[in-house]
Amino acid sequence: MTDRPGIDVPDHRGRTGLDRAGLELDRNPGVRVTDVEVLASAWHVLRRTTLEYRAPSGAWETQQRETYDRGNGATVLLYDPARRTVLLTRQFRYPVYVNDHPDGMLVETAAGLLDDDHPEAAIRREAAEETGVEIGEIEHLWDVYMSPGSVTERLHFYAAPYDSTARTGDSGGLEEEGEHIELVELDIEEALSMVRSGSIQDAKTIMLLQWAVLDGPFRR
Ligand SMILES: Nc1nc2c(ncn2[C@@H]2O[C@H](COP(=O)(O)OP(=O)(O)O[C@H]3O[C@H](CO)[C@@H](O)[C@H](O)[C@@H]3O)[C@@H](O)[C@H]2O)c(=O)[nH]1
Ligand SMILES: [Mg+2]
Repeated sequence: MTDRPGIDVPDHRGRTGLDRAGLELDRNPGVRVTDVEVLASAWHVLRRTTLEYRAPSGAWETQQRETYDRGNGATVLLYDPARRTVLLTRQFRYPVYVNDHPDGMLVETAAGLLDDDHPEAAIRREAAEETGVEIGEIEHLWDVYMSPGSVTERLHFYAAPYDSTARTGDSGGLEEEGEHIELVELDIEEALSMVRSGSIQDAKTIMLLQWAVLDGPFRR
């Protein structure tokens, strides 16, 4: 048998056993995972899983589901309560460009993948890398699934005040990873009007801006 990277031998990220994820699941007595195939393992992992699902009638049916596993992520709304501003990022996102966005330049809250860190540690790191802000006090909001039909990712949401006078520059990101991030500081009302007009089209960002006026620092 040939050595298959990510399955029998480490892939470029040191991963093995990618074809076993899910076989151990026993929390739901109405679900039995019977087979896992790795369809692609490159930057992230695409799997096809075969499972038996007990339908409401009691009959067991076979289903196949593809999942895209990119690990989990975290995001933070940075807000300045005194100036009533939020600090967002703007960067090129190819997946949205290929799906009808005019230029792929998306306005988003700072966010990143956990890379094995605790979510709060990860978002402190990402906020510093992407915006130059060193977060002090931080509030945890929720941990939610953003695309539950196909993407496994759970996104951890936070909010934190920032001091707009202490910012270090107008751009961020890791150049070596091809990340080029512009900073966009907006009045909260302007940010909300950009949601209404469709200039902000990122789900996590919309959720956090609406939280800020419903339940957060700019509660009305
Ligand atoms: N070579 C290569 N690099 C990639 C690939 N995909 C992503 N990258 C690089 O890896 C970086 C990952 O940056 P992070 O800041 O850790 O993640 P993110 O892309 O900002 O993701 C965050 O936002 C997403 C969109 O809202 C979230 O889905 C995700 O959970 C996370 O919060 C990207 O900016 C990009 O440079 C790929 O397929 N190939
Ligand atoms: Mg990011």
